[in-house]
This record gives sequence, C-alpha cells and structure tokens, in this order.
Amino acid sequence: MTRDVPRIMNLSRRNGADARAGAGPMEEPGDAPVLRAMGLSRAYGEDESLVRAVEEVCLDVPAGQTLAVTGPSGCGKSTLLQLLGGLDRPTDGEVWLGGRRIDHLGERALARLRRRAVGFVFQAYHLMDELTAAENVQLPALLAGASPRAARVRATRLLARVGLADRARHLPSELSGGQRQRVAIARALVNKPLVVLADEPTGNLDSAATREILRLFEELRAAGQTLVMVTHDERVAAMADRVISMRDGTLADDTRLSGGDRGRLGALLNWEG
Ligand SMILES: Nc1ncnc2c1ncn2[C@@H]1O[C@H](COP(=O)(O)OP(=O)(O)OP(=O)(O)O)[C@@H](O)[C@H]1O
Repeated sequence: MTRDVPRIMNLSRRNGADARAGAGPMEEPGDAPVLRAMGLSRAYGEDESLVRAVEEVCLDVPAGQTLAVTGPSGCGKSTLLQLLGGLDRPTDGEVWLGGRRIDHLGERALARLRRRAVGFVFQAYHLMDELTAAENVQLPALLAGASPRAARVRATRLLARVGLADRARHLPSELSGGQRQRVAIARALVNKPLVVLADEPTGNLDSAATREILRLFEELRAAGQTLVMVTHDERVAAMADRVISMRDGTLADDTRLSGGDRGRLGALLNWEG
C-alpha cells in the first residue's frame, strides 16, 4: 500500500454507506439505449425571470455511440448534460440510464448510480489539488467500494492507457492542462461507466493538447465506450458518430456522421496534419 492510500480512504469512509451499497457491476440491458431523455425540460426562476434552459428534449443514445452536443452559448448544452448525468433534476420529463429511470431517485441512490455508471469530464478538470494523479484516479473506485489494491491496479492501468504512467505521483499543479485532462479522463473511466459525459473537455486546451484528448476519445470510441460531449469546437464535434445542435433549449438538428464524413470533416478542418 502506498503512503497515500489512507488519506483517500478517509474520504472514502465519509461515504461508506454509499460505497457499500454501490459495489458490484452495473448491468447493461439488451438493446435499450444507454441514455434516454423523454420530454426533458429544465426551467430556472419564475414569472419574468423564467428561463427555459432545456425544453421537451427527446433523445436516445445507443450503446457505443459518440454524440457531440453543439449550439450557441446559453442554448442549454451543459444543462442537458447535467440532467442526463443526474447532476441536476428536470422540472419535467424523464431520464433513463442503463434501462433504469433515474430522475426521481433519492439523493443517495442517485449519487450511488452516478458513481457507478457515469464518468464526468469537465472543462476545468475538477481534480483534487492535494491528491496525486494516481490518487485522483483511485478515488471514485474507492468511493464505489473497490479495495485499495484494486483501485491502485485500475489507476495504474488507466494512467498508462492515457500516457501518464510516469506522472502517477505528480500533483495536478505539476501537470500541464492536457495532462490534467488526461488524468480526469482516466478518473472518469475508473468505474467502467456506462457513459462518459464530457462538458467542453478541450475548452481550456491548446491545439496540441486538444489533439491528444481527441486521440484518446477516438480510442474510447473504438473500444465501444458510449460518450456524450458538449463542445463549441467543430474539430471535436467532427470525430463524433452523431452531432445534435441545440437552440433555445430544444434540439434543432440531429446529424449522423459516417466514417467518411468524419474523415472529410477532419481533412476540411486540416485536423489530420
Ligand atoms: N442555475 C441557473 N439559474 C438560472 N439560470 C440558469 C442556471 N443555469 C443555467 N441557466 C440558464 O440556462 C440557459 C442554458 O444554460 P447552459 O449553461 O445550459 O447553456 P450552454 O449552452 O451550456 O452555454 P455555454 O455554451 O455558454 O456554456 C442559459 O440561459 C443560462 O443563463
């Protein structure tokens, strides 16, 4: 055991009941979409200050699909992602994850389900500053009830997979933005989630780091990982299987990209070079 594990185990114990109840793999049912939104709406405020951030969105995301969500600032992309991942509650409609309705679950059950079934990646990384890269990756596994040894093994494997085997003991402050985001992606994958939800994952990164993250996402896609990402960046959207664009809280367009489309878009955007 490394010297660092007890520190993270303390964090894990705070959530002990959740961790115990959350142990065990999550079943993925037959042909049901991994994610389903039915008439999904989220409003903020009331009367004159009412904002309909998401309005009656219906969406199925099948297993293995990479879906990009685009649209102008304020059109409801982040709100939709948070609703899909159970970080926010709809004012109307339903969210189904892995064949199970999640929008009306209690807080603890929802937190447990999120931990096991959803991997989040945010623009601002949201790594814990005082934990090393390896500890950041281990933490969700420990919180979900994995043994310290199992969490360590998974973190080592995932950090190698994202090309950071030699940075495992570094703190986030000792890593570049691209490296931090790769740690965040490893963390998102540590509990083998049904879906990875990424909100502007390349928003803080330069072109070289963006390319690294896209290569990683491409690998995840090839490995069959279901992925939903919000992005302003056409280059990022171009690697998806499907692009939906939002306007004023609603779905304005839904386009499926073929491999050929993706190649052409990549070439158009001069992305291959
Ligand atoms: N907590 C909140 N309270 C009130 N209004 C909110 C809240 N969160 C979001 N909104 C509003 O909901 C709308 C959708 O916001 P959202 O962040 O989902 O848009 P977005 O498309 O992700 O924007 P951006 O691309 O700029 O991040 C916006 O008008 C925003 O001001």
